[in-house]
Amino acid sequence: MVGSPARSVKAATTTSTPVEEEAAAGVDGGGTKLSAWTSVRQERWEGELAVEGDLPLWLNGTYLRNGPGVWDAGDVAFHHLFDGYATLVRVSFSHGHATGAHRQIESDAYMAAKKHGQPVLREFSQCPEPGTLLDRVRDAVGLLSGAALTDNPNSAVLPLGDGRVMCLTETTKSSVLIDPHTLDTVGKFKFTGKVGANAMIQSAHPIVTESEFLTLLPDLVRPGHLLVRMEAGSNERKVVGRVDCRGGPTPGWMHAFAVTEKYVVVPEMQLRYSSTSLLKSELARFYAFDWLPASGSYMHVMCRSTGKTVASVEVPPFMAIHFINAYEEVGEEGQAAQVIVDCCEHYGDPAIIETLVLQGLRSFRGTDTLPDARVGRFRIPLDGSPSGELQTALDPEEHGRGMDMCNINRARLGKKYRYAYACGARRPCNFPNTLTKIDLVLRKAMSWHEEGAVPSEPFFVARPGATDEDDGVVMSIVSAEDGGGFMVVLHAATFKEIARVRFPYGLPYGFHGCWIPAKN
Ligand SMILES: CC(=O)/C=C/C=C(C)/C=C/C1=C(C)CCCC1(C)C
Ligand SMILES: CC(/C=C/C=O)=C\C=C\C=O
Ligand SMILES: [Fe+2]
Repeated sequence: MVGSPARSVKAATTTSTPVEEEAAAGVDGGGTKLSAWTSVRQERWEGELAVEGDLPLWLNGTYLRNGPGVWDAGDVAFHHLFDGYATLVRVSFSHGHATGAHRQIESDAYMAAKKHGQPVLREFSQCPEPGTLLDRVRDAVGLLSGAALTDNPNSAVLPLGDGRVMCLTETTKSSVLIDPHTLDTVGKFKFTGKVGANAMIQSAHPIVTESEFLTLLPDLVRPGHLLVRMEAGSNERKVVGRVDCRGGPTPGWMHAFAVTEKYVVVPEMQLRYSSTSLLKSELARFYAFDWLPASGSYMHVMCRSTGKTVASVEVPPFMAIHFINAYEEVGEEGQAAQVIVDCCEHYGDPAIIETLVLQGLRSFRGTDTLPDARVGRFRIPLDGSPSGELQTALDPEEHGRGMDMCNINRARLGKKYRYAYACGARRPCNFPNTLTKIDLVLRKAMSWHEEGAVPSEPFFVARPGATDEDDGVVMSIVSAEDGGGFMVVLHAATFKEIARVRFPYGLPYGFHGCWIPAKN
């Protein structure tokens, strides 16, 4: 970690005064009170949370959520949702009671921005001001080596199989370990093993199970993806295999990918990394990406154990940030005939990236501006056929034509499944504003919505001992219209609200969560 905090860090408190609450929420007195798109003003807070309704007594453990919670550095106001410095939120449940906390992750990027009063490293849409010629030469060298890219780990938080907890975004160096109780930044996760010098970029959504950590590393020099594996308890990444890209000149943006029990599905979208943007610290048409329709769209299927590519097909153009799940559909003789892959699909249109510009998010005046999205279902044949299909899994009107930030029952990962939870839309809106349960068998959806509120990704927690896929609860942290913030807990089967756990201030929007069960 570099530098030392320029702003004073408030000690954790167990109670807070209204002034502190207002400060934590970042209430600025102007316009809407919604805290979703406003920087949290306090580095950290910790205390009791008021529970309304009844929390299930079996719900014992900690929910953590990561996301961008500070969108400014000194006088520099950030432009895009993805730029914000990482803020961790914790809600811990014990026998019907709840405590909560939030804390800034002390990345080099965040600490240096505080020290210098401006961003020093390249964020998603934020390139530091070019200085002297010497600075520019240094920047170019820094960018070539990845040193000038951010390590701001604002996307996901993941419990590893050995109990360590990792936060990360799409630069490899952003992987940090945090303490799930104090939310302390423990330090950088030091990967060992030989994966090659090109591995600057990683998926923000590795697949983590009790036994392994699987991820994809885009190769920007020789366009392709490395599939790498790390055993639980180890820091050593081993290359399982490599797949070449079919379009060019760079790999498609790959925020997330999907797995089945046997395979890894590697998406290749026509929204491709811009090497000019990454090398020269300049913004491309879509910040770090270019939309290159002529480059085509593909899906590759690699064997999880051998790394061999078993299928590589051309598919219709798609725009997917998140994959919901994937599974193998077996042929008549028991062989895997095709792979089914579901994703939050934005109709092959990268416009959703522009929708996530902060100014637009902050200026909702009742006009419907959220681009349409659907549950896109790919069918990828494993018999050597050259192309795959992309269809709509259910009528998008079921979820208001909004669809992203998805989650499933983890026990169904890579297997045939029925239910997905995601954020959908109640229009007019400028951002997904419902929690939605999708039944992929009945092709129906149920939604939770509160006027003016912005819920973050719904997260499913199974009841211990459950056998039904939707036996459990769905939780989401909500920024309310009145500036408040709470976690809503829904009964997953009926999708009815059963409890609300209130923070004494409104929290900024966050991306992804995880669950750490309490030790018995
Ligand atoms: C969606 C989300 O949670 C975070 C997305 C972050 C992205 C796409 C970050 C991209 C990058 C940087 C922050 C620095 C430059 C490299 C690049 C990987 C594009
Ligand atoms: C907020 C978001 C992506 C976050 C990445 O983790 C996408 C929202 C899409 C809206 O439909
Ligand atoms: Fe994500």
